[in-house]
Amino acid sequence: MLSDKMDQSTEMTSQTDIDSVVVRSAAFKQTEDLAFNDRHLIYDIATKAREELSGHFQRSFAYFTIKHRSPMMVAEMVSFLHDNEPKIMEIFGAYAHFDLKRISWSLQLLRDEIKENHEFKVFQGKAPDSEAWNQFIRNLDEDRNRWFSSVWLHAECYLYRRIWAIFRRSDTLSSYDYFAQKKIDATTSVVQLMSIVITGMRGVQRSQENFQRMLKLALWSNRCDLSINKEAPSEEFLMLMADYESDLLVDESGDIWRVLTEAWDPVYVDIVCDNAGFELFTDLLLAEYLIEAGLACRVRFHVKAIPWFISDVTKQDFLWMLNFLRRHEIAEIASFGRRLRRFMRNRSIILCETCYFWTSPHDYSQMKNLLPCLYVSLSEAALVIFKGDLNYRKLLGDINWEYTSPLIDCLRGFLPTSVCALRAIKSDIYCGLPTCMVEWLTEEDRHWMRTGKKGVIQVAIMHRLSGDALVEDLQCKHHSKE
Ligand SMILES: O=P(O)(O)OC[C@H]1O[C@](O)(CO)[C@@H](O)[C@@H]1O
Repeated sequence: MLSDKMDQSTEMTSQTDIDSVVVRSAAFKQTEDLAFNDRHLIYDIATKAREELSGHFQRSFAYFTIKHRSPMMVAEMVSFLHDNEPKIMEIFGAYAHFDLKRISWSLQLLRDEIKENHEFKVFQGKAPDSEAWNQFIRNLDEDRNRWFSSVWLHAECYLYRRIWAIFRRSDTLSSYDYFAQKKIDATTSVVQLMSIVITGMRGVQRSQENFQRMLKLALWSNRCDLSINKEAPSEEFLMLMADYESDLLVDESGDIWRVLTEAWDPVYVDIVCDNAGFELFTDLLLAEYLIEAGLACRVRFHVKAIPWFISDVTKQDFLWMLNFLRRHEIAEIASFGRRLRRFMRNRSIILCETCYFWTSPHDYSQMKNLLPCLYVSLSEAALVIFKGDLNYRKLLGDINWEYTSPLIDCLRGFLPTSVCALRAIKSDIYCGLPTCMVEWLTEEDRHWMRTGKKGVIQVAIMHRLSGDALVEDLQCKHHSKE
């Protein structure tokens, strides 16, 4: 009995000891964090109005990402490489073992650089985009060239470019897409859903209602990326779309229908892709619909030049998806794949040449100056559809606009043609929302903007006459430079 009591009291004492150690170490961590924030000018405030998002504002998703999400993503990569080493060596040979060791070590150093808020370094080596990146880094102001003090967009793009540089330097793994397996798994896990969606959407006639439905499918598929929402979409996706209506904060799909039906022939639509997997599948479905319904005679896809934000589509992913669909054992999927191949062959669908602008740190308002040929090429389309959260941030220049500001103002001159955004909201940056909406949503859920649950379909319309003049003007400028 006595010994029982003694055991209990020892247990209680040791539990109290543990609690007090936990409290002390939490307090120590907090003091350390405060000192770090002090040293690196990180302020305990929300992002200021009309300023660029940055880790420098502690009460922002940018800070949370740089402090937690990005280092965690790098750490997850290291364990992925470790777990998959035998498989990687099988494909790339035994020497890959040494490359993997060096790569993991470099990734850990990169993680430390983020955590310690180091300065951005220029890139060594001669990749096609190195010079442009280095020029960009050298031109950054001193208070804008570190992880927490830079514009968030710059820091996040720089992170993925650094990861690519680490692999590129290796002998055996320079062309290895370290995110490919995740993208493939994400695709194969939704095969049943793909087949349901193809059957559900097959042969839908040209009508405004069907077009808007297709657009919404392409929007909600943006909920599925591998950085925020790792879960596969439900097989009831098509049915659930009716419930998603209340999550659609702005729906300008009717205006987009008018842009296309009033456009002059030949009508091109460009899609600036976001994620591979289910999202790419729905983008291809939208392309098929646009062509078959006679709303466009050509759909051009823009993809990333390097592995990007985990699940973004590269050329390799795009081609992989086409083969995967065409060779699939489920008849509906295979015949969709064959239709896509026909469209690729007769150039109704085009995969645009790899362009490093999409993986540069620049926002889209800079395209006209930095890459006028891309701007001019987009202007040939009646509509450019930008998919996803990151594209949205690049459209808005990662600026914390007043959330009621019209999209067209936030584009700051980027209007090669009518610009449409299909975005599931995954970060704290918005425009074109009704008054009071952000306050209401925040009252309900403080972090609603990080979940990808809410979405917008927005468009900034370019009225063609002035647009043609602009394109001519740009073409003249471009030629006179040559
Ligand atoms: O795939 P999307 O829609 O661009 O969204 C993913 C991205 O959204 C963000 O969480 C916020 O913009 C990025 O950090 C993230 O990688």
